Amino acid sequence: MKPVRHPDAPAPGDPLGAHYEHCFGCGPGQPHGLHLEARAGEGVALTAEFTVQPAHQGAPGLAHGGVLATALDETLGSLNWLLRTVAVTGRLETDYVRPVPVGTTLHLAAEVTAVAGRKIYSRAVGRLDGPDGPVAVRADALFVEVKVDHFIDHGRPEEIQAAMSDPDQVRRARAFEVNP
Ligand SMILES: CCCCCCCC(=O)SCCNC(=O)CCNC(=O)[C@H](O)C(C)(C)COP(=O)(O)OP(=O)(O)OC[C@H]1O[C@@H](n2cnc3c(N)ncnc32)[C@H](O)[C@@H]1OP(=O)(O)O
Repeated sequence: MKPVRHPDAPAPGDPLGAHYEHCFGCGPGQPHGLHLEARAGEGVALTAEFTVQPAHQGAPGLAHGGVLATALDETLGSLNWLLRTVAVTGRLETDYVRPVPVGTTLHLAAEVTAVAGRKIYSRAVGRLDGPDGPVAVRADALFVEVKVDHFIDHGRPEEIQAAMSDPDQVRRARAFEVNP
């Protein structure tokens, strides 16, 4: 089925912001995290940027492949915000096309391609030097819709308790609404 953008999804161009302070992908409270910043696009699509820091190296001066997969995962996961569906990554298939040097800003673009029951199919691409630059990484993913209980049942109680007792109502909801 064709994906449907939720009527309450952020407007095209709006920043999505971090969904959880301590998220390794987007949280401002993670000193070595990716600090990825995503913006809503048209339809069920978005763009994101991530600048590779020295803490993200694999080989000298180059981004670690797992970190690049994280950037793709985070970008793809952010799409669920446009569907307003709570979902987790079930499958992530990554193509590494070009090495990504430290200091580079990776320009990511992602879209949901189909929804079938609880399954959300999506793809993403990451480019160097700008939104139209050469392709460095690509991914296809399957996210699976879950209930909020997924996090409450499986997450470590300390963090679950802390997130649930956050006095900021919006932050409290966001920690569970989009993803872990
Ligand atoms: C802004 C937010 C950004 C966040 C970005 C980061 C996102 C993440 O990293 S999430 C964390 C990583 N992911 C996880 O921890 C998930 C761990 N896995 C699980 O909890 C479960 O396996 C889960 C929820 C994915 C599926 O389990 P369950 O709910 O029992 O569903 P299940 O019945 O097995 O599968 C549902 C459907 O998905 C399919 N499916 C599930 N996993 C896969 C897979 N790996 N490959 C292909 N299909 C799959 C099943 O075949 C089934 O299809 P159908 O409905 O056609 O029979």
